[in-house]
Amino acid sequence: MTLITDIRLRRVLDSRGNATVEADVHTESGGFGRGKAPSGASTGEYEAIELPAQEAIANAREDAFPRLIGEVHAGNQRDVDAALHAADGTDDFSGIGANSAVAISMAAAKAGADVLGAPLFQHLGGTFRGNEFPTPLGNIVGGGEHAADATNIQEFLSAPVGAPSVEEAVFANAAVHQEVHDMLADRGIPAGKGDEGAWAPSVSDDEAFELMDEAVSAVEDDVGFEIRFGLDVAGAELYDESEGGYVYDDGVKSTDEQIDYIAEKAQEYDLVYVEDPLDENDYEGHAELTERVGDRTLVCGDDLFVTNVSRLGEGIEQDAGNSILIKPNQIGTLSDAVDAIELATENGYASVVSHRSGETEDTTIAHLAVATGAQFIKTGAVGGERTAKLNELIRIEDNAA
Ligand SMILES: C=C(OP(=O)(O)O)C(=O)O
Ligand SMILES: [Mg+2]
Repeated sequence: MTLITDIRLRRVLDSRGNATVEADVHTESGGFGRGKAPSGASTGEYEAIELPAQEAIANAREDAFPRLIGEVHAGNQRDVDAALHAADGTDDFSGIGANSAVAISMAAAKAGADVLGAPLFQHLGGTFRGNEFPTPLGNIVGGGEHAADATNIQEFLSAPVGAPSVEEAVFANAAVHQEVHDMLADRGIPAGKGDEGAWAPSVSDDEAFELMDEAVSAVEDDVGFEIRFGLDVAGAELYDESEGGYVYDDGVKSTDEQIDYIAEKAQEYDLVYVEDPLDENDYEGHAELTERVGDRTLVCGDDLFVTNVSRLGEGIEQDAGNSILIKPNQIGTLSDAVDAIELATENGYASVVSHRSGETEDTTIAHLAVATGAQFIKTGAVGGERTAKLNELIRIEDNAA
């Protein structure tokens, strides 16, 4: 029933106006699924390779179609993803492009769900999923690679950890976003938005910490449940070996100073979450910081682990971090992403399913987070390509009620 009978690949726009890959998968019994690849700006050195969209499409047509069309059932995700690996023939998807691979992988999953008549999260995670929901991390203020002339730290993230429902959590993050807008307006600080819809004012990192602290407290008072906040430092983007460490507007911090700085901020603001606090090659530094703050703070590896089981395995061995960011396009297929989540779960690491800075209206990650029982999802606070996922989470929750 779910035998793949046709695949179409096309170039479509992402949220930055760049070309990305869209895949349509059709099955024998009329099932249909569509997936779109997202794209990073602060990409990790060890990520799967995204090819220019047209090249990824041409290569996948030539190499992947013969292994998929008439050969593989969309309902069997492992077979689909194994065929993509076999067609690619490399260990980083540089053959057909991780963008073609992830678009086809997600489209096939949706086609499989369509034939079953089941929601995607249930097809991926089983019938007992759908009652637990991830806490959304909302990007409120930021800079780094996502906005020029703004903070050095890439993302300041609101985390409504006490919210009684996804719906209330999503609205709390939007309220924090609005609160920061009003605070900036009161102070006469102009602010555009970065790639993920976060405010990108020209303020220091210290000012951004204060803004977040105040905004989160104000909204917490309004909604009556606990909201904490966290960071994506994107440490690899700040790290410059030739400069001797982490390059901030106000100077360079050595690795020891960076660990102290993040540990002090984690304590001062009771941060719930710190992603990529150090360079992507520094397992040892991540381990030291985790030892210092890990009882109250999730130390999450994004560029550090790149959704890759061998890099996560190395981290687990060294006690580096206590959570992993999950970006399907970083590794190329849903099966690989689920493998990383399973390894994390077995070892007590939390999973944070994540968007990319370049996004589309695709909602697969909302379903993946519910399907795998991920503790958090990071998919922005506002903006159409972000609200596509947030609103999908609200729908999944509503349908489960
Ligand atoms: C979402 C992120 O940004 P990008 O997609 O640019 O890697 C991130 O670093 O977590
Ligand atoms: Mg990151």
